[in-house]
Amino acid sequence: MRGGGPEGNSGIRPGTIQRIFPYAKRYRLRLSFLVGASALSALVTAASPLLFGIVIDKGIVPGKTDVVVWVAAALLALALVDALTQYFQAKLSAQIGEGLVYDLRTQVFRHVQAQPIGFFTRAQTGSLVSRLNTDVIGAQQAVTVLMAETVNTVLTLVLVLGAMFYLSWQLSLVALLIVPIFLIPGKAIGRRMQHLARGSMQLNAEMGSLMNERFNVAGAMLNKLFGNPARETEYFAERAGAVRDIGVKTNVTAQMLGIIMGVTASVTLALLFGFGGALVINDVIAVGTLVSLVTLVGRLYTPIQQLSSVQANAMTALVSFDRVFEILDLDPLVKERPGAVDLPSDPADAAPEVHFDGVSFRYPSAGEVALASLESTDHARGPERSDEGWVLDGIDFRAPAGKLTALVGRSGAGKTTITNLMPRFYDPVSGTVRIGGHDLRDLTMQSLQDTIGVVTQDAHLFHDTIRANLLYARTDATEPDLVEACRAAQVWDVVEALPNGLDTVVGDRGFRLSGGEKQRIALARLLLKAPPVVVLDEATAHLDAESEVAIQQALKTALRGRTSVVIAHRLSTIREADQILVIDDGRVRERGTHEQLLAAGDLYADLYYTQFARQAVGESGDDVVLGAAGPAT
Ligand SMILES: Nc1ncnc2c1ncn2[C@@H]1O[C@H](COP(=O)(O)OP(=O)(O)OP(=O)(O)O)[C@@H](O)[C@H]1O
Repeated sequence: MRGGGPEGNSGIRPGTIQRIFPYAKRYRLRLSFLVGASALSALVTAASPLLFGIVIDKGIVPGKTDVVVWVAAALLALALVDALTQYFQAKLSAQIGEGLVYDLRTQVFRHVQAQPIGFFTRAQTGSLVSRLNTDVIGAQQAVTVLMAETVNTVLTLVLVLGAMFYLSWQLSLVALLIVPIFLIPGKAIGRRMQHLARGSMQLNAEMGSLMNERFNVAGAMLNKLFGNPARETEYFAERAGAVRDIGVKTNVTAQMLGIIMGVTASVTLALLFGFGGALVINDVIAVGTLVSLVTLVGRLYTPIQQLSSVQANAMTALVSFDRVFEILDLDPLVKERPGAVDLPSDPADAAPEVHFDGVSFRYPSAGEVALASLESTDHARGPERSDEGWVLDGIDFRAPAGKLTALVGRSGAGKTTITNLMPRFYDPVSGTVRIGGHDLRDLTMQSLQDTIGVVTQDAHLFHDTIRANLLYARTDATEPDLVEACRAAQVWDVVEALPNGLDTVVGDRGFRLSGGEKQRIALARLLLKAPPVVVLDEATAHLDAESEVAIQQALKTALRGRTSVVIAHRLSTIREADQILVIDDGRVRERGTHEQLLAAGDLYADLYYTQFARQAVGESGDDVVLGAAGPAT
């Protein structure tokens, strides 16, 4: 078990406690009221048993009605104060706690969003979501429950013990003999609870991750095609079983303290009545005093129990804080450097040139981009890719302004990796990627995002309306803008025919659009954003002739006047390219136009004759899909 599983390291990193203070500081006024209310409630807890003694010894036994009435009224008043303080304690503690959960969640969300794409390829979504849910709530406990509880506990203990000694030191000593019986096992149980809490969170996150993976549409489909239900269930049952086992251990451990306490309470009561009864008979103390004492001792148990579990609770909460901080401490591999500038817009409104200057790259190792504890645990993490060598090796090319550059090459040659460097999904290990003459690392993330538009093969749409998906690219687009973009992307006819038009819900669980339709919606999204530079991974899917023509027209509109780098799968795109780069084993092996490269008779010609030859048949007619089934693309 890696990353601090139940058998792993359950310690807290140094400095965690100090890091909590700034979060609590924001709520200092409410916290001080909460502490005040807790103190008041401690006072009430210690005061009312004293009144029981008074009403018996000074009222009932001597037969003084007025004393009985006054003490009863005082008890009533105390009950009222108690109710009010409880209400305020609950309210303040909820406000502070929920506020803290909100602060932590938004901070983690912001931070995770800033992580490079490599982080998301490694981290398990389920584990990540669990950090945002469970751990953040655990962390809340540290500040609210613990702070208020500790004040209340300590004060109650001091006041109740004070009152007991004031009444009878002999009986108080008898009662105090029991304290170590709570405290010693409490400490051991606390340590075990901390251990179990971290393990339980980790195991729950793993189980959640598995369900997330198997139950999204793509996962479920894969499961139907290749999965074996019995094997899958067994795999899940293993995880659920681990959650069950640790749940049992946690519950039993938590109950142990209560059991020990119950037994000790009975023993103490027996002792008190035996010893105290003798003192009353011998006139050492009054009967009311014994009643007061028995009640006071009853009120000792809760604070003593709380005190013994304070450490366990604090540790559980600290583990949560620690796990949240662990995420906040992840330094994104790709980030905006201080003093980054916006890409200056071209006065002539021309698209900028993209320049790869001696770019070499290998994918970062797991340890560089993600946390071990956010990855699956019981499979080895697989080879660290970085050890396998370079994926790109001295890539040099210029994608001329406003022109179409097509990337072709065998599968795994490095085409996608090249395009991944343009929006800074990753940074080159050496060399520079420039846009309009500026190193991408000198530009603000926002201006880079505004400059580059990417359409991937399997364009993702959120589970939301088409309108919302389109507006994601440009929030201020008007209805006519949306319609125009859809028309230009050749998808308006499709959208119009949908049950709710632009307001039809699409995405994983929404209306199922075909692959071609989805890519055209993605193109409409790109057109709305209107970036000067476009990165496109053409869909390889075979489309019917009509969709094919529609896609080609949409592409023409989308790429016109833009600097575009396209991983080309279609002959028409390759032919129209101003420059074709043949990528082979992470290098640019050849460059030129279709005719030039064909004439050169090297790799491109090979690819053309072995993989693209099929298209020669279709050249006179509709466009033909290139290399969809073959290894060359
Ligand atoms: N996230 C990643 N982590 C580690 N290695 C990766 C990652 N993505 C790709 N690779 C590796 O980098 C190499 C180049 O992959 P890339 O996806 O760039 O090739 P490609 O030319 O686009 O191939 P295809 O046409 O099949 O998509 C491959 O060996 C691949 O296994």
